[in-house]
Amino acid sequence: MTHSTDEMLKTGTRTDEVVLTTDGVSKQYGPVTALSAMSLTVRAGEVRALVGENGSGKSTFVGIVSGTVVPNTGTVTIGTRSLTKHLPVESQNAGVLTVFQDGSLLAALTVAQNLYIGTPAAQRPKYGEISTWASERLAEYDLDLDPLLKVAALAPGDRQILEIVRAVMAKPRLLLLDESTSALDASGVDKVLDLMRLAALQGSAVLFVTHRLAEVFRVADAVSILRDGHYIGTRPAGEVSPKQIVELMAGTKVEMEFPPRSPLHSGAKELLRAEGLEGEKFGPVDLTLRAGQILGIAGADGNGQGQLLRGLATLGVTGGSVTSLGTALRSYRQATRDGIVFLSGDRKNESLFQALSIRENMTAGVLRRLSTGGIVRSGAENRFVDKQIADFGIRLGTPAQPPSSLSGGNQQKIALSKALATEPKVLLIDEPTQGVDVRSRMDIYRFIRACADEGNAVVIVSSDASELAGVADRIVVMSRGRIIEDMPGLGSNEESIVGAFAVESRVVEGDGEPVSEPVPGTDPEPAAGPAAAPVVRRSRIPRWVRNEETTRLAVLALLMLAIGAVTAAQNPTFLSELSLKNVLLIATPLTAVAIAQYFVLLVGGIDVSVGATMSLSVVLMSFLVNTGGIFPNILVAIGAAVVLGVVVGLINAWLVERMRLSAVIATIATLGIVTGVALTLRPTPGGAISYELMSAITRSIGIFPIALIVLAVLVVAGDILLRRTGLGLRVRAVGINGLYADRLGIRATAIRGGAYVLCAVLAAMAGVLLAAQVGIGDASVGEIYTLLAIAAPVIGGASLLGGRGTLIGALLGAVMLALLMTLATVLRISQGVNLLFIGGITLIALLTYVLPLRRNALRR
Ligand SMILES: Nc1ncnc2c1ncn2[C@@H]1O[C@H](COP(=O)(O)OP(=O)(O)OP(=O)(O)O)[C@@H](O)[C@H]1O
Repeated sequence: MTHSTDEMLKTGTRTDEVVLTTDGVSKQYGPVTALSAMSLTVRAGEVRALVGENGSGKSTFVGIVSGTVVPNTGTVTIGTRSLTKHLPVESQNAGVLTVFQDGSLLAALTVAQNLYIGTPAAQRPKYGEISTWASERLAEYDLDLDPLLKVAALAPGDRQILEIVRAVMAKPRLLLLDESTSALDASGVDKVLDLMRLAALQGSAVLFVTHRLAEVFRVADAVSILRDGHYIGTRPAGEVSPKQIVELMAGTKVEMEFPPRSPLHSGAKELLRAEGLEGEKFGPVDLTLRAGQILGIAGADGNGQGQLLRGLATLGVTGGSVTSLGTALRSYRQATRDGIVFLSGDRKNESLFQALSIRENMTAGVLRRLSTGGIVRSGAENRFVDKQIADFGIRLGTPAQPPSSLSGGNQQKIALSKALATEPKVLLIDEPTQGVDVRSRMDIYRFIRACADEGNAVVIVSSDASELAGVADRIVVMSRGRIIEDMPGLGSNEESIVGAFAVESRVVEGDGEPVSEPVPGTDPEPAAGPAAAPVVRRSRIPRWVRNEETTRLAVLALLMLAIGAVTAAQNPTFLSELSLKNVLLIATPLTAVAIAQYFVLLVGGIDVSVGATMSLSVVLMSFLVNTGGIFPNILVAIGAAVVLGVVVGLINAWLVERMRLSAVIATIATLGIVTGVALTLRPTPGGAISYELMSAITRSIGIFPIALIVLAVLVVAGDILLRRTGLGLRVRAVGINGLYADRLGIRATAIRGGAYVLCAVLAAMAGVLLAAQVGIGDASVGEIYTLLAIAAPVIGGASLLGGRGTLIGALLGAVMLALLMTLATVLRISQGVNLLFIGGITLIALLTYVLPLRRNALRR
C-alpha cells in the first residue's frame, strides 16, 4: 500500500481532540432494549474496538451515530456539531463515514461510480472524469481493480476492501466499520487493519466492531465493551487479555476450548464422493466424505471454495459426478432427499426466508415432525422453537418477528439451527460462524461436532484459518479452483494452513468468464502442477456492444423496422405520409406518459393513476381552453396541467413516502379519486376544445409532429442528465437500492417523492397532447394509457424493480406500441389478434429480463 509504509504506520497521530461524543443514547425495539444510555468518547487518531456478544447493541450504536437508526434518547456530537435524530446525510456532512455490516456498494454500478457516489460532495471530481480519478485513487491504495468493472463482478473480499478504501480515502473525521473483516481471509484482514491504521494516521478517529478478538490486539488502542445493550466500559488494549474481554462481554466465565477430536481414520463409511467435479471457477476435483468427519475447505478468498461447496450439493455443476452411498445425484432436490443439506453464506438472500417469521423459518425444515395428520401442533412447534432458541443462545424479541429484526449474528444462529434441525447426513456450510460472537462460536463448534459424531459428515468453508485448524478433522486447501493440499486437522494451525496457499490467485468474475490474475507481488506465470489454471483474457468486444441497454435499443429499433417492412409488404399504403404520420401522432401522448411513468419506475416505484390524470387533464382543457387565441390557450393549458400534476403527484408522494403505502395500492386509490373528479365534471363527453390549440399542438414537420420532436429532444437531454452527471447517478442509485442510497447520504425519500410529482405533471401534459387530438372533454379517454404507459418503458428497458432503462427506450417503446396499435386497421386484422400481438411483444420484453436474472440465480 503506497500510503501504508511500515514507518508511517508506526507513527501515531493521536491527539486530545474529541471527535465523537455520545451522551446517553438509547434504543428500544418493542420489548427489546437494543442500547441503554450509552455515553462514549473517541479521539482523533485513535483506533477503538467495539465488542460485545450478538445482539448486545453494537450495530445499533453504529446506526445511531451514522444516522440510519433513530435513537429514543440521547445526543451524538461530532466535533462540536450536536446531532439529535439526524439523517445519514447530516452525519456525513459532519464528517462521519460508515462501512456497514451488509455493505452499501451498488452491485449494478461500476467500481468508479461506486467510489464517486460514496465520496463526500466536496471531494468528488467532475463526473466526466471519474474513470481517471478512480484509477488514480485505486492505484494510490494498491487496489488492482478495473474502474469500469461492475461491482457485481467483484469477488466478495474485493468488494469489502473497495468499500473500506472508499471511506478511508475521503479522510473522514470519524470512520465507523461494522464487522468489516468477518468474511475476509488472512490477507484481506491484513489489508483492512492497515487501512484502519492509515486512517488513524491521517487523523481520523476509527471505531470498529469485530468478533475476531485477535484484531483488537493487532490494531486497537482501546476496546469498549457492550453487554445486553449496556455499556460495560473501555479498557486500553494493552491492559486486557482476550479471555478477560470474552468474560466482560458474557458477564460470566466462558469455556474457550474447541470440542475434542480423534485422529483421522480412513476406514469410516463413505457418505459422499465427488469425481472430476467441475463448475464455474472450480474443478476438476475428486473428494470423498466419510462418516464422523468434519472437512474444512481453506484457501485465499475467491479460489473456488464456495463454488466447490455448492458443487457437492450438485449446485452449479458443469461436469463430473457426485454420488451419495453409490447413487449418482442428478439434482439438488435429489440431494436434499438424500439428506445433503447446503447452508449458504448469504443469509439475507439464500438461507433465511425474509418474509416469514423467525418461528416459521426455524420450523420450515421439520414440519412433518411437528404435525399430526398434516396439521402443525402448535404446542410441539412452540416447544421446538423455545428449545432451539435456548440451545443456540438466540437473542430476540419474539419468534413472531421477521428475521430482519435480529442482529446479524443471531440471524446466522437461526440459519444454522434450521439446517441442523433437519438432521442432515451431509451438512455443507459456508462460513458457519460469520458474525457470530466468541462464546456462541464455541457452541456452534460443539453442535457441528455432535452432528459428525452421530455418523454424519460436515463440510465447512471458512475464511478464518484458525477456525478450521480448531474444528476440522481434515483440511483441503484450494487454489485457482483445485485442491492443492490435503492435510489432517489435528496438528494444523493458522500458519500451516495459510502457508499452504501455495499459489495465490484471485478469480475476477467478469461477464461470466473466469479471469484468474496473479496477486501483485506473486509470480505472474501460471503455476505448474495441478493448481495451474488458464489465465482467461478480458473480452475484446467493445464495452458499448456488451452494454445490455444499448443492445436492447438496437434490437427494438430493428424489430420496429421488421414489423414496418412486413406491414408494408402486406399493405403498401402503410408507407404513405398520412399513415406514418398517424402512427407518430398516436405515439405523441403515449410517449409523454411513458416518460412520466419511466421516472417513477426508475426510482423503484409505479404510478397507475397516470391514465386517470390524463383524462382529468383532457376534461379540464374542455372547460378552460375552448375559446380565444393560441398563446393564451397554451399558457392556460400548461398552467392547468402543472397545477393538476403537482396536486396529484403530491398526493401520491405523500401516500407512498410518508404513509408507507404500497405504490400500487396508493396510486389505485388516487386513480379512483381522480377519475371520480373527472366524471363529476363531465359525466358524458362534451365541451369542444379550442381549434387553435388543437392545430397548434398537432402541427408537424413532414411526418413528425412538432410535439414529438420536442419530446425527443427532451428525452435525449434527460438521458444525458441521468447517464452523464452525478445527479443522474444519485437518482439511479435510489432505484437500484433505496436503503443503500440512504446510507450514502442521498435524500432517497425526496428523490422518490419528486419522481411522483414529475410523473403526474408529465401525465397531465400528456393529457393536453391527447386533448388536442380528441378535441372533446371525455372523462374516460385516458383509461387505455394506464397500462400502455407501463408497457412502453418496460419494452424499452425499464424494470419494475427500479434503476434500469433509458428515456430513449421509453420513447422507442411508445412508438413501437403506437405502431402495433395501428396494425389492426392497416392489416385489417381483428382487434383481438392485434391485442394478442401487443401482449406478446410486451411479454417477450419482460422475459428478456427475467430469464437472465433466473440464469444468474441458478448459477449462484
Ligand atoms: N429493526 C429491528 N427491530 C427489532 N429489533 C431489532 C431491530 N434491530 C435490532 N434489533 C434488536 O436489537 C438488539 C441489538 O441488535 P444489534 O444489531 O445492535 O446487535 P449487535 O451487537 O450488532 O449484534 P451482532 O453482533 O449479532 O451483529 C438485538 O436483540 C436485535 O434483535
